Formats: sequence, structure tokens, C-alpha cells
Amino acid sequence: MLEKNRLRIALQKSGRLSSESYNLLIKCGIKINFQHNQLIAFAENMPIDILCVRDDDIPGLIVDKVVDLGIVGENVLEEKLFIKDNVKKKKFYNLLIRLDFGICRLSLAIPKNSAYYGLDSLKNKRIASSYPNLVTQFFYKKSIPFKLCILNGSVEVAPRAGLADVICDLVSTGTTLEANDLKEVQTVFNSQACVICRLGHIENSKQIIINKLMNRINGVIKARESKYIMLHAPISKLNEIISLLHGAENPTILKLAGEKNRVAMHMVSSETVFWETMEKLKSLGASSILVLPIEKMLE
Ligand SMILES: Nc1ncnc2c1ncn2[C@@H]1O[C@H](COP(=O)(O)OP(=O)(O)OP(=O)(O)O)[C@@H](O)[C@H]1O
Ligand SMILES: O=P(O)(O)OC[C@H]1O[C@H](OP(=O)(O)OP(=O)(O)O)[C@H](O)[C@@H]1O
Ligand SMILES: [Mg+2]
Repeated sequence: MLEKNRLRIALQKSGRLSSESYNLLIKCGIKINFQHNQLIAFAENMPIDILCVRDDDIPGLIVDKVVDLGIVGENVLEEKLFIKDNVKKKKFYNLLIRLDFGICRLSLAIPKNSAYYGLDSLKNKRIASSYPNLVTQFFYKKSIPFKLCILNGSVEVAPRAGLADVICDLVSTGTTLEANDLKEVQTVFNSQACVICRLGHIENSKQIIINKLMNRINGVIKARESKYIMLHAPISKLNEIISLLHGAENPTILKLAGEKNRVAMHMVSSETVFWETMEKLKSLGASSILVLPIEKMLE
């Protein structure tokens, strides 16, 4: 039974966002024992209940205040809570943080062998999509007429099946488009997973938990983006070495026992350290170069 005073969070039950959403909560220190096919899970060490639902239902659960927080793609949020531009914008939720996963774009694509000379070539074409609102808004703004064909899945097969001339669907690596002989011609909307919060009064005890969770999520994201770098370097090359490591701030310089001309450097870098950078560091005389992942980070 769900208790009113426990924070309720909606996650996608099974799909593209599920494992990263669950893992994020677990990395935030929430102890939850997820069972396969379980629709509700209770945290053991914090007053938090998790509702596992279809992602399409998350915006509605937030608007209806059934849950306090939700993790969902911005594409689904925009589509489900779409308001026409000429209607006064109404706020339905607060976006608390973008999560840097579920990164994709809603794009227009056409068969590879079709000619494309800009959006005008899509005039009056049949467009298959699961995102009727986003597609309609995009073409309305460009004053380009089109015919909509709504499909809830397998949109990429629509041109081959003779259902549509164009598709508007999510793209990430482009593999699905490639496999279906389609080419991407225009991005309509960029998206990633985010945490949203319901509007309205939130009890103090819940707000404290939300704040704690947001701080931890921030820490997890920062840690994911950062690396801990350790190396030994000749003192004469310190400046050149530091300038190679963009995003590394205030390195700690430590003496090396028995070494006069070399020191140890420790630093946190907010950027990926590529093999090429490591090779350049080595050519500057650096040695024992270690790049380590960071698990948690509080600044
Ligand atoms: N290829 C992709 N790469 C990265 N993120 C993606 C990709 N495809 C979809 N997403 C993101 O993940 C979300 C969920 O995608 P998924 O395919 O699991 O949805 P679904 O089939 O509608 O799931 P559900 O059964 O929950 O309704 C999308 O709304 C989008 O934000
Ligand atoms: O550009 P790509 O990396 O190939 O990704 C794009 C595909 O990913 C999503 O589908 P998903 O695989 O989640 O399956 P679904 O359509 O059944 O939800 C999306 O609907 C595309 O079909
Ligand atoms: Mg869905």
C-alpha cells in the first residue's frame, strides 16, 4: 500500500530508460529491491516508493499529482503535455535536472534514394510518426502543409510498407535508419532523460528528501563526467602537462621520494582523457599515468 507521506517516484518499467533510471537511484544510496514485473517498489532506507510504469504515463501522473517525481524523456514530456503556441503557456511541472542519458533526437527521415532540397521538398508528403503534436507544431511553424500518419511503433518501416513518404522518429546512433534504407534530413527536437517534479504544495518532510536526492543526483552526474588523474612528471614540463589536460583544475603536486626533478601530480578532470592525450603526456616525460573513474563527488 502506498503511503501519502512517502515520496513517490515514477520510472519507466521496461525500456530504454529503465536500467539507467534504476541505477541512478541505487547510486544515490536508495536501497530498493526491484523484482522483475514488480509495479511498485519500496525503498528500505528512505521514505521513497517507486512506481514502475510506461513512460507515456509519467507526464500524466505528474500533472495529476499521483507521483511527486518522474524520470522521463523530454520528447515524451513535450508530446504528451503539448500546448499550441497560440495558447497561453501553462506550466505543468518543474524540470529539476537533465540526466545525460536517453540522449536522442526526433528527426525527419526519407528513403535514401529520394531527392531532398530542403524542407520544401516535404510539402504535402505523408509523414509517419508517434509524435503527432511535435511534428504538427514543427510544420505549422514553417507553414508547410503535410499529411499525418500516426503509428505507435516500427515507424521506420512505413515508407517501405507504402504507408508514408517520410518518417519522424527518434534517432540516436542512426543504425535503425540505416537498416531501413532511410536518411536523416532534419532534426525536429533534441531530447534526454530528465527528472521532473509535480507542481503544488509539497510537504516539508518530502521536500527535504527531494533536495537530498537532487544533491546526490548532481554528485552522480559530476562523478560520471569526471576522472581522477595521477601521473609522475618532470618539474620542467609541468605547465605543458597541465595545459594538455583541459578541465583539470588545481592539481596537487607531491614530492617523489628520492627524486629531485620529478613530482607526482593528482587532479580531477571534467573531460574525457583520450589515449592520444596520454601518449602526448608520455612524450613530455610523464610516467605512471593513471586515469581512474570517480564513484561519488560532493563539492
Ligand atoms: N535509440 C535511443 N537512444 C537513446 N534514447 C532513446 C532511444 N530511443 C528512445 N530513447 C529515449 O528513451 C525513451 C523510452 O524509449 P522506449 O523505446 O523504451 O519507449 P517505449 O517503447 O515507448 O516504452 P514504454 O513501453 O515504456 O512506453 C524515449 O522516449 C526516449 O526519450
Ligand atoms: O538510431 P538508433 O540508435 O538506431 O536508435 C533509434 C531507435 O531506437 C528507438 O527504438 P527502440 O530500439 O527503443 O525500440 P522501440 O521502437 O520498440 O521502442 C527508436 O524508436 C528508434 O527506432
Ligand atoms: Mg512509450
